[in-house]
Amino acid sequence: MKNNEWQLEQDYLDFVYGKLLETQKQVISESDETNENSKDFIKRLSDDLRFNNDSVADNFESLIEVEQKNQELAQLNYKRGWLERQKNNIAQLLEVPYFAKLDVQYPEETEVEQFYIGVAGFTDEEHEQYIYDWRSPIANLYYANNIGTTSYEAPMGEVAVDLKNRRQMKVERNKLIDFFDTTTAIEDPMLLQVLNEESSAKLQDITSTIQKEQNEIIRDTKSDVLLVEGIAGSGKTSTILQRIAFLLYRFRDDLLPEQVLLLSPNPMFSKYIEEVLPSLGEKNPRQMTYRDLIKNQGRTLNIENMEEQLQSHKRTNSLENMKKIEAHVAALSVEDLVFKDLMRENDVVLSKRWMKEMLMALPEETAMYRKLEYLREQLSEYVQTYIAEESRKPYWRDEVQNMSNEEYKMLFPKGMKGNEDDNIEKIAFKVLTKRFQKVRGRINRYEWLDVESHYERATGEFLEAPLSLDQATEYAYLSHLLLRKRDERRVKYMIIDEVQDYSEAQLYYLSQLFHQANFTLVGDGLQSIFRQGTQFNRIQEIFEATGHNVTLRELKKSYRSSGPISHFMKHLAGGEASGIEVIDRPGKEPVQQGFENEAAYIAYLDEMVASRQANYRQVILTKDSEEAIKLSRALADKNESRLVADGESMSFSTKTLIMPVHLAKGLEFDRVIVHDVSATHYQTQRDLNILYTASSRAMHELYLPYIKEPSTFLV
Ligand SMILES: Nc1ncnc2c1ncn2[C@@H]1O[C@H](COP(=O)(O)OP(=O)(O)OP(=O)(O)O)[C@@H](O)[C@H]1O
Repeated sequence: MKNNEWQLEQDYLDFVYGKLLETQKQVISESDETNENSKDFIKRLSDDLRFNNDSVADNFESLIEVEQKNQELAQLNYKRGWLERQKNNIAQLLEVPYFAKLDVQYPEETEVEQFYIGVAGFTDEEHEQYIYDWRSPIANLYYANNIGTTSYEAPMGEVAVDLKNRRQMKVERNKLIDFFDTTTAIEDPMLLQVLNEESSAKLQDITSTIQKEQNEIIRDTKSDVLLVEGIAGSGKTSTILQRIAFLLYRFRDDLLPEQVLLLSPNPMFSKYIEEVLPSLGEKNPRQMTYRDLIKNQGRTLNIENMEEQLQSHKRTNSLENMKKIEAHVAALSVEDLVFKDLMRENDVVLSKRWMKEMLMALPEETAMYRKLEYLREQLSEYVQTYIAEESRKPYWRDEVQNMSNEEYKMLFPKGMKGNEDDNIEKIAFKVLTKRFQKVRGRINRYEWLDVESHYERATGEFLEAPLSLDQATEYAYLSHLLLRKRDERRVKYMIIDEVQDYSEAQLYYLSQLFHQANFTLVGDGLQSIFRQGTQFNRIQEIFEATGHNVTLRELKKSYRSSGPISHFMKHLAGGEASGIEVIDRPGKEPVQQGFENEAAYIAYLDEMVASRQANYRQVILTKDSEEAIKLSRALADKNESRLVADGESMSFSTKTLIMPVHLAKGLEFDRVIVHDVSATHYQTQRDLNILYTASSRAMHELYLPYIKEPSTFLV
């Protein structure tokens, strides 16, 4: 039976593969032709578009012509973009044409229809569809994994069907490697195959083996806020990346990658995930760390770094300061505003008093941020007028004549038309504009408003550098309420990984700043290693209080770690009560080994470093950077290991990495060694979270060596 089926599948694969090759040829030739046409078009453009200055009527005609040319160019560009996309899709499909097949019986039809699912869709010239995109409505049947009577949501509504068979397929180019039929909804042989592979330096897409619970998160288009609590390795990061690809496909007409903002835990992480979306034919979204976001918001603030944050006991009382800031801004009148004189070197350009008087003239009910915006415009205008008037004054004749050649050249590198006398005003204008450049910068950055003083008045606290991340957040919030400077309405989807590490103030700030955006928040309470973190029920409350509807989801299986490592993680998480489900993949038991003293322990680590197999990714994880630096110095062979003590210095080296756990967040390795899991070193709840986070980076092997007594978390 399988033989016959095998032949049928292989025949179909040959057929589709042939179609792909044929279409590839056509697309390439069409694309070459379009590129040539574009080049010609642009060449001709400059000749065609010489403005005719003879009469108004001619001018008008020229404008119409420009408009026509613009449209033609836009069409050409659109076509080029489309063909480029086609080319990429086909190239991808030629590697793996599809990975699944669905046999679907529609109610009123006699024949069973077959749908092949791949990383992209494929239709030939005659509009015959051979492969369906994994994000298309029908593909949901594959992921939802309900055999028999079921349904899927199509643009015209719910479609009831009978899913006769769901076939997972392993295909490489035009070769059928294997296939598995699922008649019950539980087995997943493809998944087990994939999970036994070795780790790679970059996260891979999971398109062909997305699990049901993950699929529900990926395809959710109903919730304002999707809050996902998932254990380590349960695919949270993979899921949000697949979700981004899904959203870009589903809303392709009005969602651009730059309207999606992904907040990532550390600078390293961006590199780790950078290949997933391109492998799905999508562009990466905007990506930054929370720290970068805050830095972009206000003036250049000196904020504590990640290491300082880890050690920091500076914390503000939940949302108290944020509320005080809101109350302060709400009650603010023009009299209360604190300004600074606008200075140029030691001269006052415009005084605080002038500023206040300008605002007094405005109707009281005008919103404060509008008043301040108005004032900024007035300041700019004042400076502009001053420069214009000043450059007409007679004293410039002498000044210009006394100018050296060098000064003159700096101002007008290409020289000037006409004689110097006629140009005095122009020269003066340029000199003054240059002199006032910094002042104009200060005006635009609102440096004349004393936000620091307002912060102190609002909260009763002083700003001392480096600011804690929370204080910087409060400051940024105050600036936002006063100035509404940055227009964040562009962001339609806000995706946050490791959400448990954000403080209440930070989450509140994000919920306010991106109020119009849809949020996807994923994290793991057990991996909370910053004191400032927030518990999941509070995260929910914070978003609900700001009027968002929150949908909760859980992911309870680790796809990263082998069975024995997952059992150990479950033990750390509190056993059965944690609800963790272990996929019992065979693997090596975690190794717990004690050493009498430090020297013996270091000798052991040296041995581990020396015995690393080629291509086996290995890491030693410490609690913080200081420990990592110390340990790296203590190891004998400096060539075989590599210290990573801050986010910038990290690169994907093949050596054994030594790094603090906060920088390993989100990453995974074949073999993990947790540094000194002894009783004195691992004792508090936070230590437990660190141990859990570190251990859960391991895919295949986990080592837990300790000096003298083991931590009670081990036994
Ligand atoms: N459905 C799946 N099919 C195949 N592999 C999967 C699947 N889901 C997750 N994985 C794999 O499991 C590993 C962990 O995934 P990921 O990093 O997304 O998890 P995470 O929940 O973000 O982990 P952590 O919280 O520990 O950083 C990755 O190697 C990923 O490819």
